Amino acid sequence: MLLQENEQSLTDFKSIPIQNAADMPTFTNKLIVDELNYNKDELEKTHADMLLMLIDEQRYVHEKIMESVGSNDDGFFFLYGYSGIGKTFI
Ligand SMILES: Nc1ncnc2c1ncn2[C@@H]1O[C@H](COP(=O)(O)OP(=O)(O)OP(=O)(O)O)[C@@H](O)[C@H]1O
Repeated sequence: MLLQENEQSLTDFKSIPIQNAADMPTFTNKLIVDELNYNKDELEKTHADMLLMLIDEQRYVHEKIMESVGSNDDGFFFLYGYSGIGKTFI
């Protein structure tokens, strides 16, 4: 905004490297790549193991959430209850 008010742009400053838009698809952020590098096989096994452990109320909540995910209806869920009753576990 300061530059615009003075009718300038970053390209007026030759020492500042300008991002080439053509490079954008190949741009990778190591932190994001690492975070998205899930071990899907391990997660699938953990999910299956934990699913078997759910108590009835947790299973009900899980089913409602998965129904929403499966139907792409953009559901929004808020779990509330006493500390230690298994909200995070779900
Ligand atoms: N179905 C379950 N089978 C085995 N362990 C469970 C189950 N549900 C919860 N737990 C365990 O009980 C403990 C408390 O659960 P959790 O942390 O999910 O509670 P919380 O409701 O999220 O608590 P807080 O509100 O304090 O964060 C955890 O150690 C969790 O692994």
